[in-house]
Amino acid sequence: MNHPALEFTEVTCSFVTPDGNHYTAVRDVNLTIGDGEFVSVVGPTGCGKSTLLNMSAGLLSPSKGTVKVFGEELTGLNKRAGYMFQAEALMPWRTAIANVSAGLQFAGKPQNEVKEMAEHWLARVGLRGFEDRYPHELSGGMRKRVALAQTLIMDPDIILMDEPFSALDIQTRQLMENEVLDLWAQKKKAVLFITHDLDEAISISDRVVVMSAGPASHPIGEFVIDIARPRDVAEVRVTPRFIELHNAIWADLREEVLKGYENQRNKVKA
Ligand SMILES: Nc1ncnc2c1ncn2[C@@H]1O[C@H](COP(=O)(O)OP(=O)(O)OP(=O)(O)O)[C@@H](O)[C@H]1O
Repeated sequence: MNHPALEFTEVTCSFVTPDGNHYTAVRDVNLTIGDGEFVSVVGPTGCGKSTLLNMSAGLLSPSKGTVKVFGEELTGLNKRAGYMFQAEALMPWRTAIANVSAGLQFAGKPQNEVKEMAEHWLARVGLRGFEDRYPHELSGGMRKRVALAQTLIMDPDIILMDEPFSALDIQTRQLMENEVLDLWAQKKKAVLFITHDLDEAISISDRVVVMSAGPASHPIGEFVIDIARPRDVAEVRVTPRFIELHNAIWADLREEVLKGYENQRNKVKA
C-alpha cells in the first residue's frame, strides 16, 4: 500500500508564552499530502501555517497527535524533506556553487561528484555563469534560485516551502513559480507550500487547504484545483475556472481573514 508523504492525525501544537500561559496555535489537525502531490495551505496571519510546516520538518513536535512520513511516525528531523523558507538561507561567505554544494559536502559525497551536481543544478535554475558570485552579488530572484537549487540537489521526497517568494516582485515571483512547477513536473515530489497569496496557491497547487483563524486553528476547507497542467501561473489566473475557484475559496477564507485581523488588533490593544 502506498503511504501518503505526510499525514497529520489529530495534531495539536501549543506553546508556552513569555507570560507563562499556554497558547494553542493549531488543534486537532487532520491533513494528508499524497506522494507527489502539490498542496498549498492558506489562512489568515498567525493561524499556524508555519507551525504546521515546522512540524512537518520535525523542527517542532506536536503536543498531541501524530505526524507520519511515508507511514512512519516522525521523531526528530524529517530526513526525507528539504526546506525553503521566506528568510534568506544562503551562507553569505560562500559563493553560489559553494552554497549549492553544501548539503552534499556535509553528507560526505566525493568532491568531484558534488561539483558536477552543483554545476548541473545551478544551470537548471538558470544560473550558469554565476557559480562564483557571492549572495550579495546576486539579485533577490537569483538568490532564491540558488536556494531552490540548494534544496533540490538533495533530491528530497518532500519539499517544504514557507512563503519562499513573498519578498520578490510580482514578475520575478511568477517566473520562480513557473520554474518550481517545471522542476516539480519532472520529479513529482510531494510539496507542502505555505502562502498568504490565494492566487499563488491556486495557480500552482493540486489542492488548497484553508485554515481557520487562530487560536486553535484547523483546516476548514479543501479545494481540488482541477486546472489542467502544465500551467503558466500568469496565464491560468485569467481563466474562468481559476476565477470560479478563487471565488469559492475566498468565500471560506474571507471570514477567517477578518477574524484573524480582529484577533491581531485585540492583541495589540491588550
Ligand atoms: N515558539 C513560539 N512560542 C509562542 N508562540 C508561538 C511560537 N511560534 C508560534 N507562535 C504563535 O503561534 C501562532 C501561529 O504562528 P505561525 O507562525 O505558525 O502562524 P502563520 O500562520 O505562519 O503566521 P503568518 O501568516 O503571519 O506567517 C501565532 O499566534 C504565533 O504567535
